[in-house]
Amino acid sequence: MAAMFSSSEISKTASSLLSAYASFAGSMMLVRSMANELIPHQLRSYLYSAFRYFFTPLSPDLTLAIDERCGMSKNQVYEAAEVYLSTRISPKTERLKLSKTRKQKHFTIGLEKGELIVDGFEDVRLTWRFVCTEGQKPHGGEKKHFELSFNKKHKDKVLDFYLPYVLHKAEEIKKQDKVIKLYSRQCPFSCEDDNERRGGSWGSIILEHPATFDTLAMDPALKKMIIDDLEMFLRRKAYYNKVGKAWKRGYLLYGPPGTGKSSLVAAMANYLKFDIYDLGLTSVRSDAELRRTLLSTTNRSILLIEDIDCSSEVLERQMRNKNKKLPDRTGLTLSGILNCIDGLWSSCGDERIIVFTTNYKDRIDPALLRPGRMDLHINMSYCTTDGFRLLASNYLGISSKHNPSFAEIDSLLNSTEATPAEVAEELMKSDDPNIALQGLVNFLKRKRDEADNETENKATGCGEVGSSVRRLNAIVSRVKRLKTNVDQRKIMMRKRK
Ligand SMILES: Nc1ncnc2c1ncn2[C@@H]1O[C@H](COP(=O)(O)OP(=O)(O)OP(=O)(O)O)[C@@H](O)[C@H]1O
Ligand SMILES: [Mg+2]
Repeated sequence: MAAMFSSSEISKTASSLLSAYASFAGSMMLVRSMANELIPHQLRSYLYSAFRYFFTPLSPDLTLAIDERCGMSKNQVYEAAEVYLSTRISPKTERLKLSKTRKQKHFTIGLEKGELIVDGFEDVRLTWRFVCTEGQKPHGGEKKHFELSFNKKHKDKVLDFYLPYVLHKAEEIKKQDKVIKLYSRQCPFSCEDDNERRGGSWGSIILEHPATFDTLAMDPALKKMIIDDLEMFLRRKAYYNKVGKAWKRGYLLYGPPGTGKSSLVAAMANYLKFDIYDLGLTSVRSDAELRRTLLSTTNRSILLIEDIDCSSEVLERQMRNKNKKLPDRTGLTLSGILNCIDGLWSSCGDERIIVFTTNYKDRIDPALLRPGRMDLHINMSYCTTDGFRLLASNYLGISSKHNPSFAEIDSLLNSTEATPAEVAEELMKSDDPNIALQGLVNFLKRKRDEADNETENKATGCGEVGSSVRRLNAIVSRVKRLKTNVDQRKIMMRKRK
């Protein structure tokens, strides 16, 4: 047949075919671009997926997409998968993420984007894939999810047995190698961007705070009471359920700077193995943001709001400035925030502790002090003689036995207000216990003299009555301190009996 055509005819036919194809392709492009203009984006993607559905052969597999978040909260299955899969690395996996901090016992292994892990459960073969995609505007950021694929006939087994098994295993693994995390919304080491933080998520670092109840210098009876309270709280899941109360506990820690409020929170976290969410209220710009932020905290955690007296002022000022132009100001107020926390707290999450700290209990919004709001008010006081003994043993490894300085320091501590932070600082100044103790004696004497001078200076400016009142006040405050010590001793002695 080919011999019946001359070569010029063949080339003519070929070129006319080519030009016909070119005009077809051109018109297809035109149709496509018209379709792009005329058909809305959502309808177009629906049509594309419908085409894909009809022209792709039916697969025997089912794939479950497990997103990082469920709405505003974290997806428990996603979190469990992350932990569980780190122990299921198969020989086929090509890229992994590896990290370890000083406090961790083992390496943390995570999947890289697109990597696969094959797992087995009884007779079911399961494939996990880690997927990262660009998030949608305006918040952007990465959207992460796992895809879990298996044969459709095993759907019930996977949902009823395999996934609960993954959740359970993840809990076990987390308990074994629990590293306590400190979450913050202004965390300088966080990899999350500002947009994500605004959306309510937290950056975290590993909490390396060494404070424990053993290293805390505070009234021993008070310390024991706090530990007992925490333990009772942990034991009482069924009780909280029975009485219809949310399984939560609130503490207000108050006392001067350097008396160990933040150290106590770290000690609580280390004791309970709970993460800390450090919520700077000044970084929250609206009720909605606060709600998102609180909803993205996890169970078995401490929500910490430091310097609550200052937060309230700053918040109000911030909102006043922001809403200057509005005649009717509806800003964030502390009581509004507390109501929001109360509301959310009674409706979601378990095993949560909330801690407020303040240097000035008397400046706090009365809403916070309302009965029933905080379960315990804990006074972190100046260094007592018991506190000093604990610090001396921790910092210098010495006890009061055969050490004449102890009696002098005891008497100075009973008449001077020194914080545990100040005492600790003095004790750290030398490795030689005698030099360090002498340094502390000198420091306490200086403090006592300064306080006496100040009282006298104030008194000289007033009349005779004023001066006597001030002297009397100084004596009363010293007697009060002595009484606190005697009370503590009585409690201890009663306990010993
Ligand atoms: N009760 C304490 N026992 C042992 N060490 C303490 C105690 N209080 C303070 N310190 C030491 O002083 C440092 C500062 O204490 P911390 O930050 O806990 O005080 P704070 O009460 O939270 O102060 P602020 O009100 O300024 O936040 C601690 O890191 C610790 O070394
Ligand atoms: Mg503090």
